[in-house]
Amino acid sequence: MSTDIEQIKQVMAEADVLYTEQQVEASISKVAAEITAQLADANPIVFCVMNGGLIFAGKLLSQLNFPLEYSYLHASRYRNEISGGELFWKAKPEISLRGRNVIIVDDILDEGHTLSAIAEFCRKEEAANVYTAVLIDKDHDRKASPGLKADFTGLSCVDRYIFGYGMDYIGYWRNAPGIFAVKGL
Ligand SMILES: O=P(O)(O)OC[C@H]1O[C@H](OP(=O)(O)OP(=O)(O)O)[C@H](O)[C@@H]1O
Ligand SMILES: Nc1nc2[nH]cnc2c(=O)[nH]1
Repeated sequence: MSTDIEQIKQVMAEADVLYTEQQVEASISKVAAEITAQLADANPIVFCVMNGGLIFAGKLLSQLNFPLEYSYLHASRYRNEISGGELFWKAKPEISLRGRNVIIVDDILDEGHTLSAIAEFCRKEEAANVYTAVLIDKDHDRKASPGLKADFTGLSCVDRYIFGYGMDYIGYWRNAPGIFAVKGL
């Protein structure tokens, strides 16, 4: 079935703005400063979690002014749906993680199953340390483990379905310049 583009446009038109582009950019700079303060001498590998992590990782990387390697991995629990299922690996890291400091960069920590599973994978691959960085943390009590947080967090948000800055609404609006909540969700 083809997507109703008019409905996709309507979702954007009716969405609530949670954070403007300016606010998101400021939060990315804050995370970059925190990572720099802690890991500038760590020779890390930074992994972007595709697809959602793309914009955050891209904007973050150019503000990390120290030696690092960059790569990507692709694991998805939502696969363009609005509720999560099993973690499905589409691309595992190709670089050896053994003995390395790893920074996993993703758009959102919602329940946290995705990030926890990826971090666990990196530990099994014998990474020396695994750090996590997310653009936004959703505030609710359904975390994969109680009190689960990323090591570096840009923003937090209410318990609604959000899109923009890499995050999709049924595959659309990852390009939205701000963070928005879908009306009624
Ligand atoms: O904290 P969780 O409840 O596990 O959810 C967070 C994950 O969900 C989204 O990925 P998704 O599986 O939708 O893939 P995508 O990156 O391609 O959008 C998002 O990018 C995170 O990786
Ligand atoms: N786009 C998007 N992806 C998610 N993955 C987990 N929670 C969310 C959310 O609120 N929005």
